[in-house]
Amino acid sequence: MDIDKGKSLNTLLQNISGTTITGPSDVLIQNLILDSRRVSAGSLFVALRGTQTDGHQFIDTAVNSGASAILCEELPANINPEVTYITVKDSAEAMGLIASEFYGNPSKRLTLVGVTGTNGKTSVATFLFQLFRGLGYRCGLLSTVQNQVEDEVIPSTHTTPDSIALNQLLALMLEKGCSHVFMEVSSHAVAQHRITGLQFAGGIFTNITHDHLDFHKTFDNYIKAKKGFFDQLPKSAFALVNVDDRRGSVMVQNTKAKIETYSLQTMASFKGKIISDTLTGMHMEINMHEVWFRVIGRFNAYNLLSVFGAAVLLGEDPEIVLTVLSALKSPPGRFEQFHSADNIVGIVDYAHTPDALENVLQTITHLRHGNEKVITVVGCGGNRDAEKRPKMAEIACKYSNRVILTSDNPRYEDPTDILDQMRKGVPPLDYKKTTVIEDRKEAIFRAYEEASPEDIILIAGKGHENYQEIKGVKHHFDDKEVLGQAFLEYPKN
Ligand SMILES: CC(=O)N[C@H]1[C@@H](OP(=O)(O)OP(=O)(O)OC[C@H]2O[C@@H](n3ccc(=O)[nH]c3=O)[C@H](O)[C@@H]2O)O[C@H](CO)[C@@H](O)[C@@H]1O[C@H](C)C(=O)N[C@@H](C)C(=O)N[C@H](CCC(=O)O)C(=O)O
Ligand SMILES: Nc1ncnc2c1ncn2[C@@H]1O[C@H](COP(=O)(O)OP(=O)(O)OP(=O)(O)O)[C@@H](O)[C@H]1O
Ligand SMILES: N[C@H](CCC[C@H](N)C(=O)O)C(=O)O
Ligand SMILES: [Mg+2]
Repeated sequence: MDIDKGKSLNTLLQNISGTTITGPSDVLIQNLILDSRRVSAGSLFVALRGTQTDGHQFIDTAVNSGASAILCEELPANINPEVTYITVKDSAEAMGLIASEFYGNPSKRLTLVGVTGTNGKTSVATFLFQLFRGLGYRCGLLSTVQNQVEDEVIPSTHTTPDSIALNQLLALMLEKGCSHVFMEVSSHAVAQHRITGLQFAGGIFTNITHDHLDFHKTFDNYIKAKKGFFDQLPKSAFALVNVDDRRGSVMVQNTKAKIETYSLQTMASFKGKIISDTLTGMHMEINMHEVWFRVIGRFNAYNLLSVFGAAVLLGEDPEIVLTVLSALKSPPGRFEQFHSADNIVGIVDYAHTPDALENVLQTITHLRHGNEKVITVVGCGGNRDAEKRPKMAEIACKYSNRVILTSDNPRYEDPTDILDQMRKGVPPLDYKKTTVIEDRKEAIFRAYEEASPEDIILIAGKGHENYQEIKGVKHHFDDKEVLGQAFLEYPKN
């Protein structure tokens, strides 16, 4: 791959049908750019129709900044004869194909596995990454928490990067000798063609429940977006689905890939059973093998089962896979446990959907063995699906002795509006046990003040995040750090 000298436009367009070219076609492209503010001499600027604005409005700005070519759906009013305009039906789709080509089609030379589903993507992708490194492979990871090339951490801005950043990262992973890459595939990424042009060795479906209706509008569209990932898998790939989720079979209805299943409830290619689950570990039976895991919770039993299945489908030895898996720890902010000196348990978890919150609280309920109280601190993000707000408050009340509703990332919304919407979900009988404390730090401190030895505090929604996003500014905030401060500043003897 020799991107430094650029790539010819004709090469980049070779797999794209239905293009109309206006202007010279023997152009050398130096870089692919989505944002007119980042265009430089030799750029191919891609005009995308976004949710806030239309990239077509910035074509002239891109040309003035030196763009050699423009990929668009509609020609602008002013045509510069020195610039090449490529018109296509869908810029995002074409961009996916062009980005793969520009970076030398890295996905074709890697074993690339994608994970989709409402919850569990980061967990499954991270477990796969840790497992395959444990098996001796050089690996890459693309996830919400961080991107990683072996030990090198590259901060991530999205769950799934845009197709240009994505192919650039894959090319880097290949250059650094990686053979396997595990990535999350968000529904936004499928709908916006961020993964178009990638060649996957396998796809995993975890589950689908309520989320992101702000973007997809209907649950049907959300299902279709996730299904789109499996529709585009090649025949050589596997499609591994959780058949305990009732949408599991829909996902693979039209896939060309080899369908494989996993389940805790019914017959499946990979069948698991939980024998015991405690705060210190989980004992399972998987395809007739007994195994102890350090990670706990029924939702993680699903995650581990899918990871086991994917590894076996990639040709790994089942017993060796289970040995490595049994030593793995949860990814950051996923059911992470902390113990205070006075024996209070704090759990920091990224549950930010009704389903995730319910799973985590059910796991906690199941792990309780006496009269300990469960105190839940939870909020909902701004500028995201509002329908989940009352539902999450209701679920928190259902499984907790005490609920403190607080702020998450308000973004551009007023946190008190978000909290009012959450409060609507609190059943009247639970008013007494529910308090609203907008300041998240104060809320966490209050939870600790009220806790007695053995009690469990769940802090949900932000997991690994080390910021709180307020009006476009990310202020440092870390649930784990604040919990640690509370543990130290108010020791109970
Ligand atoms: C809703 C959504 O997916 N938004 C993404 C989208 O932005 P957008 O549609 O709002 O873009 P826009 O602001 O309308 O601009 C349209 C186009 O004009 C261009 N532009 C704009 C201004 C200008 O001066 N010049 C210019 O060229 C922009 O670069 C863009 O290409 O395209 C941008 C560029 O790729 C993304 O950064 C942006 O992600 C935003 C930041 C975001 O928050 N996305 C979230 C919702 C997201 O994608 N989440 C999923 C995870 C969900 C999950 O948990 O499952 C993810 O994969 O991360
Ligand atoms: N398989 C699962 N089923 C249901 N809930 C899960 C599962 N795995 C994890 N969870 C819960 O969902 C939360 C988020 O998990 P994870 O980060 O793995 O999901 P994700 O799909 O990557 O989320 P995002 O959409 O934000 O990227 C966890 O903190 C846990 O509460
Ligand atoms: N990937 C999810 C993360 C939500 C995390 C939560 N803390 C919030 O800010 O809503 C999203 O962007 O919708
Ligand atoms: Mg994730």
